Amino acid sequence: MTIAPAPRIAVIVVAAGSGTRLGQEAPKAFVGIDGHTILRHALRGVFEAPEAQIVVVAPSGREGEALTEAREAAGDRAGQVSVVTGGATRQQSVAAGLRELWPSVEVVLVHDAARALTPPDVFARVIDAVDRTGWGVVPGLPVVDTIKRVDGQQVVEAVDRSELTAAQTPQGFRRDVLETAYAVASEEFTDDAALVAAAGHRVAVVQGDALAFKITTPADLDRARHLAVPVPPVSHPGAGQANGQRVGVGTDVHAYGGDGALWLAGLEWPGERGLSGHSDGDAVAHAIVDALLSAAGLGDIGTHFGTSRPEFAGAHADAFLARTRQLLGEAGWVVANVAVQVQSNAPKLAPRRAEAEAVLSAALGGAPVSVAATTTDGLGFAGEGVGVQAFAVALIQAAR
Ligand SMILES: Nc1ccn([C@@H]2O[C@H](COP(=O)(O)OP(=O)(O)OP(=O)(O)O)[C@@H](O)[C@H]2O)c(=O)n1
Ligand SMILES: C[C@](O)(CO)[C@H](O)COP(=O)(O)O
Repeated sequence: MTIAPAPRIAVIVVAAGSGTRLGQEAPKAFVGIDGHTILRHALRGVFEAPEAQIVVVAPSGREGEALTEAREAAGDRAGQVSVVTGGATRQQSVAAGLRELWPSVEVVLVHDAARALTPPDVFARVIDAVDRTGWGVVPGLPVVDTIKRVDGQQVVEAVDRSELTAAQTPQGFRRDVLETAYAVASEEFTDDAALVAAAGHRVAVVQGDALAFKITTPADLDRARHLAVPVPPVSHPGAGQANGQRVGVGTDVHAYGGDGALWLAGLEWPGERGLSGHSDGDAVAHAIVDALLSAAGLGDIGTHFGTSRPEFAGAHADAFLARTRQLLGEAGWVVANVAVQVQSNAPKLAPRRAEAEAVLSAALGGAPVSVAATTTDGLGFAGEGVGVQAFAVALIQAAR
């Protein structure tokens, strides 16, 4: 059995930021581009680059998800991957990654997961320049805007942009240079090149790439969604998604006995017995929520709408479905269609089927929803009129 040589190179992928400027609920690394996260796209480029130890620095509490993403990207190189917990600042996160390096590592690249579309040749250029010069190395792009120095709202002078470069990542360093620079750092820097230069080391610039832009704002995410190349399906059978689609399943049961009229399939049914529950008890809506979350791998209704969420107490289908659609959107998915069947003795759904389908579809941004109903011929709790159960299947597809 041949044992792979211990890697000379390491790439620290910093992915522990909160993504404040992106403004989404999930930490930025776990926001979806096309059904795959920003982190997964970043790791695609990292693993297409020259072979290295890969250290992913993840937000506290999200290490497991990061490891799953990293192992999926790594394929048969999963043994070269580790995940550590990041810190309050990017610099602290890099320091956490440095502590994870293997003894064999001589060259260290530090890369923003937020630069998710960085082509592998940028990594190669940075590594080559570190090897040739021994300096720190930054990929950069010419500045195309006129840059002005300001004092508040007042422009004080123009800056000669020919003397500037827009620094990107991965930034590369000899390991001893980076570690000694971090050991003496007494202030926060926005990138590692500045920290290394402050410690007295020289830094070179090599050609960056327009695709290595940092996903910082919602406009950057839109741009990435138009530019991203689909992540190839993982090698092991049954994993990944066929051409960017996934299916999910959901069920829900509610007993009669709730206050007020019945709410079911997004409609109010005056004169019918209400269903009990934290919300309005609409089993049809909740089964759809579970089917959508199941398809996207985002847990289930309890993950996002549990009784600890008072804003959903008494809430109706539209609130649940709109929020679920938003969660899928943040993860890079759009709803293709939903089918749901309810099993109950009442109400007679057929006369209002079209109305129910319209309400549910509207809450899902117009995605088709088909609603069916059946009795259980008197069998079980549904047949005995104790409660209602619903079964839903959802198809989602990667947002483009
Ligand atoms: N404490 C931090 C802060 C940032 N980063 C990482 O550093 C890279 C560049 O940071 P930035 O784009 O600013 O990400 P965020 O800090 O998440 O964004 P924001 O400033 O909008 O919150 C990102 O890949 C981010 O995940 C990190 O690992 N740990
Ligand atoms: C490291 C970096 O991407 C180089 O341009 C940039 O400094 C990160 O800045 P941020 O404010 O942490 O996004």
